[in-house]
Amino acid sequence: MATQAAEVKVVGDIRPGYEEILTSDALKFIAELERNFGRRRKELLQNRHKRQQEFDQGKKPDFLPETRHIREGDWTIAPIPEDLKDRRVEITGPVDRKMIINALNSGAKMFMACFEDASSPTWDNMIQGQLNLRDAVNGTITFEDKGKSYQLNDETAVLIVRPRGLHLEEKHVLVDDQPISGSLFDFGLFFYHNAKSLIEKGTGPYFYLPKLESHLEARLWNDVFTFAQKYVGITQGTIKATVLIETILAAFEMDEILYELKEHSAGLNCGRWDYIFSYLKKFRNHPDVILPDRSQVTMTVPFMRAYSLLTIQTCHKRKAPAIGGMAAQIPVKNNPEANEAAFQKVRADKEREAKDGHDGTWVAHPGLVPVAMEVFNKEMKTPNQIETKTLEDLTVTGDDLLEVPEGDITEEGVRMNISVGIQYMASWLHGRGAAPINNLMEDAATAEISRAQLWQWIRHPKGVLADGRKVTVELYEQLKNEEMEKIKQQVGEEAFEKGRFEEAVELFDRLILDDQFVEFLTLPGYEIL
Ligand SMILES: CC(=O)SCCNC(=O)CCNC(=O)[C@H](O)C(C)(C)COP(=O)(O)OP(=O)(O)OC[C@H]1O[C@@H](n2cnc3c(N)ncnc32)[C@H](O)[C@@H]1OP(=O)(O)O
Ligand SMILES: O=CC(=O)O
Ligand SMILES: [Mg+2]
Repeated sequence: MATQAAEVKVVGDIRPGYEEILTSDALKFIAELERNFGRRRKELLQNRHKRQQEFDQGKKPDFLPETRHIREGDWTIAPIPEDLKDRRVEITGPVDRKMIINALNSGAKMFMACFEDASSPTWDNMIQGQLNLRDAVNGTITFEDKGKSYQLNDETAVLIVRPRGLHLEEKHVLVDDQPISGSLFDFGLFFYHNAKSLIEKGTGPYFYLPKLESHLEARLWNDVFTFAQKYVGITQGTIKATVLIETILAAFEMDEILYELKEHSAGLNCGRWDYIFSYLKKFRNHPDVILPDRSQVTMTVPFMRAYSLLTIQTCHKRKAPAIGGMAAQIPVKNNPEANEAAFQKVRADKEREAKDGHDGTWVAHPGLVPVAMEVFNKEMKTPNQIETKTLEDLTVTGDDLLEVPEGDITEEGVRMNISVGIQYMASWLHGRGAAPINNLMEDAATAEISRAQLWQWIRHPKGVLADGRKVTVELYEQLKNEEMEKIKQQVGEEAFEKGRFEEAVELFDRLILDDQFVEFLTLPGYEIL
């Protein structure tokens, strides 16, 4: 059904309740956002493209000479609100109704509700997500499932919302006949419906900003915030945003990103999975850059360690929180030994983060909140470590950020990337953007690594297995057929047929076999979602 509002056309189905989100006033606001900022978003995407062309010709990123004065200047971000001072454990998850309640009740300090990596952006997921969040903010959210009733506890986590990245569009809403930006759509609707209620409740409109590649993109977001606050009549600086440093290019512009957002900043976060993906993507045509098996690219390899320490140092110099990232392990059901091993991995990851100086961390599952909480309570006796872990003696150079890690590519690693990547794509096409696969949390960012590695290993002269075999299209095809057969056996013929696996394979093949590297798997995915 097509709905015509004053300045914007909704071409997605309007199910009962959707009209409460897609009100004419809210649509007018998001149309204003698109009209004011849509063109700049597209220009910034063009900039990404131009920079990629330079990297394809062998260039490497460096700290920007034109912003040296910002890096060397003496400034800090605006004071952070009381309820963002202690962020020791943040749970993340999709905007699913039950999970929102579970996450808010989980005992974590913060809940990042995700329209990005953890969500498959079907129209229904996006609008239901907005309805769910509105009900969560109002404290009225409830849910019934299998005889179990869900409602909010008296004490809940502070809500932070992650809108979609700048590259994504929402094709079900057209402004001047063009799809609206997914970022502006998610941000705009959440902000419009909830900013004032959040402020009345003593918190605020808080956001995570994903996949930024430059401080100019942070400037765009800052201008969006300034515009939005003026539009609804709330004090400038009420919005607070934490930027994910999850692209290799953003790592070279951390000071500048904080500076651009300084009235609205709530610090930075190490989005490790997209960061690895970005490293692969940006240098995909560099013959000296290659990554070993995904499982070997941990937070302790030099380039990842350099990046997380630099994030802490940069943030603390600017009095900003530096939040850690996501260990992929989740609880293992019916296997206490494997479960303990998973918990131990998460514990070690959180210990390293807390000891290094992060002010908080992410967990993917309520079962891991106590693990991370225990570690941070032990290692961090103050609400954050901004004043205590300044890492003044640390020096991280551009070369440190770019250092190619050592390690092996194995047949097991190739198989894992194929199997997990295709299973994830099938899940995503089914509308589930985060999935437990082989006892690990998989989402859009982890799947991006899997497909980017396969693309790279096939084309890179050093894409050679530890046993000497070159990774080729033929090897990919052979292992893919074997892995698909295994999945068919596991899930059964019928579930396989219904599971959109064939479309997932088709999509995955396109990502691997096309010489033109696809920028984000969600772009061709969205065409068939
Ligand atoms: C790279 C990045 O961007 S990381 C951030 C983005 N990714 C994410 O946020 C992923 C977050 N995690 C998840 O989505 C989930 O944990 C999954 C999909 C990996 C596994 O979910 P499930 O299969 O439901 O796990 P499981 O069966 O163990 O869940 C047990 C209970 O915990 C709940 N649960 C699990 N994970 C979460 C979560 N992250 N938030 C809230 N509740 C959760 C389930 O809803 C379930 O509740 P119930 O007992 O009331 O039915
Ligand atoms: O968004 C987080 C990441 O690791 O990617
Ligand atoms: Mg990410």
